[in-house]
Amino acid sequence: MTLENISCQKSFGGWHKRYRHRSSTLNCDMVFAVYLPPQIEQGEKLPVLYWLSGLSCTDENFMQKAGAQRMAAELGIVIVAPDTSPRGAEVPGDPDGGWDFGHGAGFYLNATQAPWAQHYRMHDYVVHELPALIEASFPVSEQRGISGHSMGGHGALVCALRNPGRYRSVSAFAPICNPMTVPWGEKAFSRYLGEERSQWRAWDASALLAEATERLSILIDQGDRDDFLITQLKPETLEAAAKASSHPLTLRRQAGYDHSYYFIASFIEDHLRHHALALGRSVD
Ligand SMILES: N[C@@H](CCC(=O)N[C@@H](CS)C(=O)NCC(=O)O)C(=O)O
Repeated sequence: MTLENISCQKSFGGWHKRYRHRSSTLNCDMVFAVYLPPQIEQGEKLPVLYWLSGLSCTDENFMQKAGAQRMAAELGIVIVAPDTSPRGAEVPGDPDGGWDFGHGAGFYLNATQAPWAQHYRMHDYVVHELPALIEASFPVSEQRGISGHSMGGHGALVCALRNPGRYRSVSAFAPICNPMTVPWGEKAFSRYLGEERSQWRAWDASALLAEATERLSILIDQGDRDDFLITQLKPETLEAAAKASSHPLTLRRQAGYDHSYYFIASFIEDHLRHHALALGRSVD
C-alpha cells in the first residue's frame, strides 16, 4: 500500500493533502483528498468523515467549494474525499460520452456486468479498501461517519444501510433517493447491474431503508429550487420508507436553494456538528 503525496496546503491550522495510490479493488490508480485538522499533530486519534461527491466530480469539488475546513478544524474531524469513479485509460467510460455514467459516475456500487465489473466497484473501495488505507497511514480512530451530495448522498446512505455497525453517523445533501425509478439511476443500474430490476433493490436507498435493522439517525438537506428535485432526487420516497419503518430521518427542505455547492456550503456546518456529536467530539 504505497501512497504518493501529490499536493499539500495548510488550511485553518491543519493540512489539505492529495494522494495517489494503486487500488486493488478498482484495478486502476486513484486519487483522494484528506483534510487533517490541527489536533492531528497533538497525537490524538481522530474520527474520519468520508465525503462522497456527485456526478461529474472528483476529490476536488468538495474540498474547494464546501468550506468545511474551518469547522472540521474546530471539531477535530478528519475528512476524506475519494474520487467518484475509477478512471484512466484502462477504465471504460460512457460509450455515448455522457457525464452521468462511467468516469465521474461510479454510483458507489459494485458492478456485476462486463465490461464494468472489472473496475466499477466503488462500494468496496469506499467501505473497505480506502478506510483500511486511511487507518493504516494516518493517526485516526476507527470511528467513521459518511456523507455526500446527490449521487454521493445516495452513496452515503447506501454504504451506511448496507453495512450496519460500520458508521457512527450518516447525512446527505440532495441525495438521489430512489435511483431504481429515475433516469440517472435507470441508465447506471441497467449497465452496471444488468436489466434484471430485482437486482437493483440492493443498491437503492429507499428499498434498503424499508428493511434496515440499524437505527442510525439520518440528516438530509434538500433545496426546493433544485432543478433535479422532481425528476431525479425524489426525497418523498425516502421519507415514506422512513415513516413506514419508524426510521429516524430529519429531512429539511431549504427554501430557495438549488443543487450547487453554494447550497452545500450554507449547511455544511450543521452536518459536521451532526457527525461530530455521533463521533464523540465535543460540540459547543
Ligand atoms: N456536469 C453537469 C452538471 C452535473 C452536476 O450538477 N453535478 C453536481 C453533482 S450531481 C456537482 O456537484 N457538480 C460539480 C460542482 O458543482 O462543483 C453539467 O454540466 O450539467
